[in-house]
Amino acid sequence: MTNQAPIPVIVNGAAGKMGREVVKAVSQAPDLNLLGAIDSSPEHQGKDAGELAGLSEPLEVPITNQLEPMLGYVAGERQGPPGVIVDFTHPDSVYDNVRSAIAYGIRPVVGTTGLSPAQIQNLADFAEKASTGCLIIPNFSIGMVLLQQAAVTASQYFDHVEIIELHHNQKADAPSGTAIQTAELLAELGKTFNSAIVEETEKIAGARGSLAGEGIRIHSVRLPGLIAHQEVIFGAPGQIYTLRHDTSDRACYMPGVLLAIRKVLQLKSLVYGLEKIL
Ligand SMILES: NC(=O)C1=CN([C@@H]2O[C@H](COP(=O)(O)OP(=O)(O)OC[C@H]3O[C@@H](n4cnc5c(N)ncnc54)[C@H](OP(=O)(O)O)[C@@H]3O)[C@@H](O)[C@H]2O)C=CC1
Ligand SMILES: O=C(O)C1=N[C@H](C(=O)O)C[C@H](O)C1
Repeated sequence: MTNQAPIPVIVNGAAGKMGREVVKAVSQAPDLNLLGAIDSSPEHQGKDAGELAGLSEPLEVPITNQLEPMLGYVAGERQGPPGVIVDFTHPDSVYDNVRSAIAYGIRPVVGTTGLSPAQIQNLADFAEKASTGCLIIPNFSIGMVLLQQAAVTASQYFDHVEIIELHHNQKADAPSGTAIQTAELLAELGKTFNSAIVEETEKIAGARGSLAGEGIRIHSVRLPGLIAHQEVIFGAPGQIYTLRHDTSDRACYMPGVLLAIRKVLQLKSLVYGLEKIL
C-alpha cells in the first residue's frame, strides 16, 4: 500500500440492490474514500448509507438526491486523485448522470444497463473531448467475462447460437446489457448465424425472442427467485454446446467494481467492457 491519498468515491443508486453492495465494498477498501451516496428514492433520504447497506457502524455518509452539488463538492477537492462516481441507478437516468459527472471532471464507472448504442457513442465523444476516463461495464463478474471468451471461441466453429438471459422480475430493461454485449462480441466475427432452413411464422409475437446483430436471438426470462443468469447455446447436427453463468450473490460483482474504480483514473476516454481492463 502506498501513501497516496485515497480515491474519493460517490455511489449513485446507493439505496438500491447493487448500490448497497458497492457502499459496503468501497467503505472496506483502504485506498478508497466514500464521500457521497446519492439516491432518488424518497424513503431513504437522510439515512446513513452504511447502515442501509447492513454495516454495523454508521459511515456518516447520508443518502441525498442532490447529484450536482455532490459532484461540485468532490470536484472542488483540490488535493489527491480526481473523484469517481459509480452508477447503479436506472436506464432512464444513467445517460444524464454520466454527462453531468464528466462535465465536473468526475470519472464515471457505469454498471447501469439500458444505454442505447447512440447514447454510448455520445458519451464516448463527450469523454474524449474532456479527456476524461469513463468505464461502461455491462457485467462486473469475472465468470461472465470467461463465459463470453468461451462463447467467442465456440462461435468460430458453430453457425447456430441463441442466448437466454434470466433475471429477477424487478429488472427494468430487456434484453439484459450482458446479453446484448455477448451478442455484439459474437457478431464481431463477421459471420451470419442461424440461417433459416424453413420459413418461420411467429404465432404469438416475440415467440422467437429479439433479433440482435448477425441473426443472433436473445430470449429474456423474468421471475422472482432469480438473480442474474445467462446461457449461450450453440447447436450443430448431433450436438449441443451450452455455456451457463449463474450469480447467487451480488457480491460477485464487487472485485470488478473496485478494479474499475482504480482503473478509470488511468484512462482519458470511454472504455466499454470489463475484459478491456483486466
Ligand atoms: N454491470 C453489472 O455488473 C450489473 C448491472 N446492474 C444494473 O444496475 C442497475 C441497477 O440495478 P439494481 O441495483 O438491481 O436496481 P435497484 O432498483 O435495486 O437500485 C437502483 C437504485 O437507484 C435509484 N434511482 C433510480 N433513479 C435514480 C436517479 N435518477 N438518481 C439516483 N438514484 C436513482 C432507485 O431508487 P427507486 O427505487 O426509488 O427508483 C434505487 O434505489 C440496473 O440497470 C441493472 O441492470 C445490476 C447488477 C450488475
Ligand atoms: O439487473 C440486473 O440484475 C443485472 N443487470 C446487468 C445486465 O443487464 O446485464 C448485469 C447482470 O446481468 C445483472
